[in-house]
Amino acid sequence: MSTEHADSEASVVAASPDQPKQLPFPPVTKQHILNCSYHSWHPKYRAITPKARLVPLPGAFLDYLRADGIVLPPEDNDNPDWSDADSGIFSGADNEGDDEGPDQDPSTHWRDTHEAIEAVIEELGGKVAPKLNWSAPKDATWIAATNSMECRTPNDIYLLLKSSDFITHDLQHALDDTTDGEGDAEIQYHLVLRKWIVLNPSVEFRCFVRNRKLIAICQRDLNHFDFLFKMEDKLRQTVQEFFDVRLRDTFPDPNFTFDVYIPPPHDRVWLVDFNPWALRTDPLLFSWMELLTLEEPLLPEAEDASQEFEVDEDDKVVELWQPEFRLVRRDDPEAYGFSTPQYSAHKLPRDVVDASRGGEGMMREFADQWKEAQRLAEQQAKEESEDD
Ligand SMILES: Nc1ncnc2c1ncn2[C@@H]1O[C@H](COP(=O)(O)OP(=O)(O)OP(=O)(O)O)[C@@H](O)[C@H]1O
Ligand SMILES: [Mg+2]
Repeated sequence: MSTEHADSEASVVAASPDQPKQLPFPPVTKQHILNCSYHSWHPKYRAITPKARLVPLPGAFLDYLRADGIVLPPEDNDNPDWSDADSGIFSGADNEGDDEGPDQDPSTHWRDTHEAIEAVIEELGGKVAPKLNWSAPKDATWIAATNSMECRTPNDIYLLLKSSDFITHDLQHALDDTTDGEGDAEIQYHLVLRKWIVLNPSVEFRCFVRNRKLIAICQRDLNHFDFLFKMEDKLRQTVQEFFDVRLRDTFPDPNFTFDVYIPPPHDRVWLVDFNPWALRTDPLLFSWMELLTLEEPLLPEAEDASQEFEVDEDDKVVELWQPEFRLVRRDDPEAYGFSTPQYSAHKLPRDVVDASRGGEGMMREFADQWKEAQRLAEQQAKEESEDD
């Protein structure tokens, strides 16, 4: 399957005489992708990460996630919300040929996992934000009753995971476009359950590291927040210190990106995620060409470093260079080309876009099924209330 995407990491950019045709990414290895998987980095950084638990996923559960159609296990308790309590909301796309009808409970094949997930939700206070090794199902929140990633039951989680193209990417294409050959690297899949917190998106930032130097920082949320401009220097310094102390010498690769959350009073940094130094990572307010070619600080020993370093009273070399910190300016959304919808072809890795395009028919069919199921549920509720 991956051959059709084979060239996408070495993305072709608009050819112009003074621009290279390919983005000059260093080789993206399987190990680099694996180093950015939550289960690889979390043990090392758990003290600086919001509370999370990992559930290792067996093959049978992965088969369930990969299968067409959305069949949910029956819910035995009184479901608090919208969801049809006895539901397999949808039967699988084709159940012919096997004996699993729509009423079958898919979780019989992965009962331990289901129960582990239930236990973790409870341990984390009843609400969690799920993700797989690399991706959260941000693109599927439309299907959730909360219109967010907040999950209170295992079924909330399964519905989000099964509806998300980003999750499909983790499952089918995680190692695509790596430079060290096809296949083989074993991925240990994990469901990451993060204790749900009400995050303020204005203070989520993405940070870019090249050659173990923090070269750029930007907002993750693409709205304008006036107050950020007054705090620019403080935030930059806070992130720089966090990077220097916590990440610079401990992350296995010299090039990577990391996401942070810096809630008021803006002096403590929480690590949210790592992402690969690769085209698949959204550069947000930057372009990859900029990030790959932005000037970086010289080492103090370098001959012409005098512009970037000075010696303070204690004879310590002080760095004058600072990472570029980019914020969304007022009235200037076009400046960065994100007036296009989020997760559009401009913002997504190409293979994800391709996959979702290929699946357009399926998505429409799915949406139709969803509408029909809702209509039936409404009708049923109406009939029941009329019976009352
Ligand atoms: N514990 C949490 N509770 C509530 N929301 C959260 C929590 N952790 C993260 N989020 C929200 O979910 C968003 C996505 O999380 P995360 O960065 O892990 O996803 P991702 O798929 O890796 O994203 P990207 O593709 O941009 O790297 C975050 O920007 C944040 O707003
Ligand atoms: Mg990420």
